[in-house]
Amino acid sequence: PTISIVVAALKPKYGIGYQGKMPWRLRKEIQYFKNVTSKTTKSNGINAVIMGRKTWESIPKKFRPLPDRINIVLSRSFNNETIDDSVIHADSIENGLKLIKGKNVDKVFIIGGGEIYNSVIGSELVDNLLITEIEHTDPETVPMDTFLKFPEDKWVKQPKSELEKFIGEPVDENITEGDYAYNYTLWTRK
Ligand SMILES: NC(=O)C1=CN([C@@H]2O[C@H](COP(=O)(O)OP(=O)(O)OC[C@H]3O[C@@H](n4cnc5c(N)ncnc54)[C@H](OP(=O)(O)O)[C@@H]3O)[C@@H](O)[C@H]2O)C=CC1
Ligand SMILES: CCc1nc(N)nc(N)c1C#CCc1cc(OC)cc(-c2ccc3c(c2)OCO3)c1
Repeated sequence: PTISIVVAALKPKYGIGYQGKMPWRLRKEIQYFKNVTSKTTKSNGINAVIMGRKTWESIPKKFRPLPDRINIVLSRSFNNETIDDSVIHADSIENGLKLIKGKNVDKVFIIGGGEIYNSVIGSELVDNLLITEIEHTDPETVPMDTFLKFPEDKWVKQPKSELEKFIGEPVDENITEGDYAYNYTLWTRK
């Protein structure tokens, strides 16, 4: 399956987190994340999301596992096992992918956090980057301690039409929520 990173990052430093949580709460962005990671065009298909143990723990209990998706959680202390129909524990992305063979998985999304993103962003494993590029009136005032190490020169930003083709529906642009303004983007490897 195609493997895509999906992340929301504050430019120019590509900050993504602070003290184990997201530095912002952007309602429409959460809706976009839910739509993009859940939508499948494959008949009886289902998508999978892969996340680090800390990101799993940071998702409010009532919202996890993320519904209508197979949730693969990574920890170096996990044995590779299928917990139930929608939760898999694995000690590497490769072993997690082995456990979803035969489950008619359509798209696979790496949904965080920093350690996981930065360990795969340079590898051939990832085909696409879906980055929500966030801007702020004064980004230096936004507390952040986790950053996406994004090698922009190795990736090329696709036109909005390509993003809409990948998602299978139109996307908004120049969304503003409070002091934040953001756009959804698709990047592919050069
Ligand atoms: N802006 C955004 O789009 C997003 C931001 N975030 C933010 O990211 C931050 C969390 O990121 P971070 O602290 O880096 O933690 P992660 O979510 O990346 O989880 C790190 C844990 O994942 C496990 N892990 C990491 N690498 C591997 C590996 N190669 N094999 C097996 N297990 C591995 C380890 O678990 P163990 O210690 O159990 O071995 C490690 O401690 C938070 O602030 C969160 O809000 C998260 C998602 C999206
Ligand atoms: C939803 C934010 C997001 N956007 C983008 N573009 N990429 C991502 N990988 C993510 C993410 C994520 C994981 C995550 C982390 C989190 O706290 C750190 C909370 C959620 C979350 C997931 C579903 C929710 C919800 C919050 O509120 C309502 O429903 C989801």
